[in-house]
Amino acid sequence: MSELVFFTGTMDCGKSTLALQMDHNRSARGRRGVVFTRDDRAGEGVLSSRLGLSTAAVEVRPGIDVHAYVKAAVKQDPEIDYVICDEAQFLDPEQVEQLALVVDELKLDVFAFGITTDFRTRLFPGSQRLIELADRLEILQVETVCWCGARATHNARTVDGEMVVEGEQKVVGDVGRDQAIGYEVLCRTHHRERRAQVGL
Ligand SMILES: Nc1ncnc2c1ncn2[C@@H]1O[C@H](COP(=O)(O)OP(=O)(O)O)[C@@H](O)[C@H]1O
Ligand SMILES: Cc1cn([C@H]2C[C@H](O)[C@@H](COP(=O)(O)O)O2)c(=O)[nH]c1=O
Repeated sequence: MSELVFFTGTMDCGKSTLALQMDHNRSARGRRGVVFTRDDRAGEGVLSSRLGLSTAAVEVRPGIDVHAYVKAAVKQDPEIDYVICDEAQFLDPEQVEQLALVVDELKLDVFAFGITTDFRTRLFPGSQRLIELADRLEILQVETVCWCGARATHNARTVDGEMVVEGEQKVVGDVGRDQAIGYEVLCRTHHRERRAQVGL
């Protein structure tokens, strides 16, 4: 039975690494898949992990019909039997619905990877639709850790080193403070208290 699975966790918990591993393990056994991403830090058309691995991917630009794309790909190559989509929080809700249609109509497994909430603790529209539609949610096993030692559950944004709670929902970036806009994972308490590490 094919399914839509949403693998989620904070930033930096290993989602892209797992996506690359799942693609590798399947393709090593001769299975074929379509790999999608949207606005990876490493640039367009690439799925990258902080461990240094990366693979070519189809960039899901706004408005692209991912179901139509996969249907055409399967027509060309009927051996395709899975779809991977990284940075799925950035998908349009309609594109998530199209991924569900890939499962239901084309009978392929779809593995989506992404964060659920933004720096304000609000759901990304794409993640909301995934939570609504996925057959299964998988929280990644590798825990990220707040500066206090507790499990990190939330993503914070820093601007010039200071934690902020207002701004555009989407700003592509990395964890760390050596950039104008950076991110840090925190436990809920320290996110609520707006105590990123720099504020100690
Ligand atoms: N130098 C390192 N040594 C060991 N593990 C590392 C190192 N750098 C990064 N990692 C691992 O990579 C993870 C981030 O992987 P990545 O797939 O890029 O995360 P995500 O896609 O969830 O943001 C970190 O949580 C950590 O486990
Ligand atoms: C919290 C938050 C994150 N983002 C961006 C920053 C990164 O480009 C991605 C997350 O990538 P990762 O592989 O999970 O580290 O999302 C954003 O645009 N807005 C936010 O609030």
